[in-house]
Amino acid sequence: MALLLLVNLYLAHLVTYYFYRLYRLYHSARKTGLRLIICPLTPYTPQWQLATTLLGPVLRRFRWFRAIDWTCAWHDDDKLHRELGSCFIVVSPGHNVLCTSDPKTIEHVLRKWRDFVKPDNVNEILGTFGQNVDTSNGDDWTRHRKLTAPCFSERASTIVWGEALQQSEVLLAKWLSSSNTETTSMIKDTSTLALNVISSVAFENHQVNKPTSGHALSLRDSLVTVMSTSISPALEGIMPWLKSSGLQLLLPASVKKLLLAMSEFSQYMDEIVAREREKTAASEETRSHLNLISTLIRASDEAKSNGTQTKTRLSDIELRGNIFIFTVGGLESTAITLSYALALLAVNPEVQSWVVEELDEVLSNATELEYSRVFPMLKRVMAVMYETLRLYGPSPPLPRAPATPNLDIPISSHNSTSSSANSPATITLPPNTQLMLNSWASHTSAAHFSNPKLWNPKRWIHTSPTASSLAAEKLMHPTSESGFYAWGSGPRICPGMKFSQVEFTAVLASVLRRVRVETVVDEREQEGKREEKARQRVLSVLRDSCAEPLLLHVRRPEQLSVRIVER
Ligand code: HEM
Repeated sequence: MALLLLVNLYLAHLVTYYFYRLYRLYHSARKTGLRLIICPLTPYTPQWQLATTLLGPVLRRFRWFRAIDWTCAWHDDDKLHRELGSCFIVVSPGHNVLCTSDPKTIEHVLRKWRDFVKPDNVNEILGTFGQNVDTSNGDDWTRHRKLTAPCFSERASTIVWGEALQQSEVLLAKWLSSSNTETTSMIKDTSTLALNVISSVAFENHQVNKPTSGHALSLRDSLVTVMSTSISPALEGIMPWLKSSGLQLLLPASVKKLLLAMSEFSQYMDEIVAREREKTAASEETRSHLNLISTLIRASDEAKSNGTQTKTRLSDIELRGNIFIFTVGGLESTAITLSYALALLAVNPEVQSWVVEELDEVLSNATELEYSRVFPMLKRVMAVMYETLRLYGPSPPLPRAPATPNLDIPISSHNSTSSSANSPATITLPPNTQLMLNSWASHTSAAHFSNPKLWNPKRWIHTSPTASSLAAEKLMHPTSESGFYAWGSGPRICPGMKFSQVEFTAVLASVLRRVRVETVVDEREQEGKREEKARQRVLSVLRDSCAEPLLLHVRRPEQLSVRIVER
């Protein structure tokens, strides 16, 4: 009886505490004057992840879930923001989340990188193999950013360009040697291409698809498996214990595969660091031949040998963390953008012809595609990349948390529920409030882009009414002030931005120079409607995209069927 009473008292305490916290956070959020949504679960906690895994389809019916869940946020475009304002707050019992698509707010938060830091509870997967430039904050971030910066030089861009051209030839050879012009492996093929490029540029490992000596998995398989789930970081923490306790035998096959992939990937990275150090010691590489990883190791080791404190260099675990983040950034984001772009070009043949017109003019007499001459001239190709990233950018809403209490942030005046004439231009961030900077909503807002839902690369090209030549066309580079954040903004803007632009341009130019990418028309369908149905089939596969565990991608890649036809 006494035990029952105690249990009841404890449960009553939990319920009271839950509502007390919810009320306190609601009360402080109300003072901002922003519109509020009550969320019964605290976002990004293990309970949230569990609920999403078990009850995802049910939860997706609720607005509080849609506001926070990344896949829903992409599907909803700027719908919620049109209803609730470009800033609104999701109030939950653990903490609040201020969701914003307002360029004024986003720009301020990204510029003030010391005030608004990356929270630990989001994107944990990126820190699986050690702290790195993406997961660090404050002085640690300055150290990581400084030591990783030499990896992204113009010399590196030239290497990326050459390697991307070479890998495109391999891809084309595969496509053109097939007896069937129809393929369902385009997404896999672009991913292999991007992995080959990053492997070669980063660690001169051309054998990414086959296990190298002493390995059970290939580098590619171990990376893809690690990135396929959000539980990798949790497993990394308990891996030594799992190994020693013999519990592995009881684990399900999928978890065992994940553990193997994590251990294999760690081993690959340790081998790379050791190999690069050996080469440096033997002075095998001159500075002009350094690859991305040896550049990183050398920059870090030089800081050490200059007699500076350990805190100015990177530890071996941090080196591993940074190699991982480069591989993920270099592989996934670029591959995803390439595959969306190729599919969208198949759906929009007139845009493809428009791009090919530029390629034919720029590359007509070129035997060699020199980076410094050709890359700046392919403006229409870059326009395709910008437009694809605007609507299908792989990066989820950027998370930030205030480093100190009571920080002010600017907001557009229409956000306030009080009379708009007297609305404040800044608000003080309520205690315990994280931020979710939603670039997908910003990219699809009519306030920033005309006809925002239409994929139209031509919007990035300015044509002079007096000049008719393609050379006179001007590429309108996207700016964060205008609401474009595909690569982030401010001091923490993606350091691989140029790397990805160069790779994307080299691949698209090589591919479209030789082949046309088309939708697959079904001859059995009614004449006159076949083409449209073929377009809709591709678009529906693209629309069925998801952002779990991290980056936006097509959920059923094998269903994306296109035709590759030699020009
Ligand atoms: C289309 C391709 C890419 C897109 C859309 C993209 C997008 C982004 C975005 C939005 C951020 C900012 C995250 C934040 O502020 O929270 C970021 C950061 C980062 N990206 Fe990329 N990225 C791409 C390619 C790459 C490549 C090729 C690499 C490396 C080889 C790379 C490495 C990084 C790193 C290391 C950071 C962290 C920077 C820091 O916090 O200082 N990314 N990326």
